Amino acid sequence: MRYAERLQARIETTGSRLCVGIDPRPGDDGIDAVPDFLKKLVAETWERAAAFKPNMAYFEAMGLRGIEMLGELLEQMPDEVPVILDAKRSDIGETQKYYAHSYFSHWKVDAVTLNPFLGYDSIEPFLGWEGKGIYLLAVTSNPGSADFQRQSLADGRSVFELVTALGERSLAEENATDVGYVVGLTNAAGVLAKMPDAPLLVPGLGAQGGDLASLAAAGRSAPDVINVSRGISYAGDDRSFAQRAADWADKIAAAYQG
Ligand SMILES: O=c1ccn([C@@H]2O[C@H](COP(=O)(O)O)[C@@H](O)[C@H]2O)c(=O)[nH]1
Repeated sequence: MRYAERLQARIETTGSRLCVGIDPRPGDDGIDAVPDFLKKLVAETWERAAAFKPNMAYFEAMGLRGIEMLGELLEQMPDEVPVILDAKRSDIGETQKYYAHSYFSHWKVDAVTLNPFLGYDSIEPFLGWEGKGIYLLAVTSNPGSADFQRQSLADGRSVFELVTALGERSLAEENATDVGYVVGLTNAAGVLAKMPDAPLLVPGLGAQGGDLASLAAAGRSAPDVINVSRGISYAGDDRSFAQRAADWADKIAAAYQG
């Protein structure tokens, strides 16, 4: 089964487009408390999760033990839930071959995020993998997305449309890997209408203050997932992870239903 089909099936089974972001920040209890935090987060949220998204940065920041924890986490993930590794890799094609091999052969992940700035040959090593997906950064959720991504070209297109053109090119070559895009909810206005019918990974809801109304208005039919990380793990209220995830999943579903 292709990655996008699997994700679509998961969205239909759960009625949820929530992607649960996994960004552990060791607090006063230190790194040793992280494995239990991760177990609890996954156990309490998986039933409402369309996908999980661990971000490499938070695991790398804990040193080699953090990398081990990510490996253990990926092994323990429920098989039903696709896992998107937020790695944002970017390098020359020769080196990308090794990243692709690492994530898709050794790490138990279904999709990874890539920075497309180095061009088509930098994403090619990720394209021949049956059942796998990549998400290219198109319009990120930070203010700096205005510096390059949302600039206009002389032909009237925006720079992020050069990114979607890479994905279209991969379709023409009938690759086994599905190509989707990252679109930050905070910067989605005027962007969604230009995005192809491909899976979107949409961060920016919750702590970053993105508004679901723009997605609802876009009337998209692709298997898009909306990420919430701090809004579930570190919301600072007395609700459980399960309650917060259910609340976000319901809000997202309501927005999609209009
Ligand atoms: O444009 C982007 C791309 C990736 N992210 C990542 O998503 C989560 C968001 O976390 P919150 O706590 O829900 O704000 C985090 O891992 C980011 O690195 C993004 O925010 N924007």
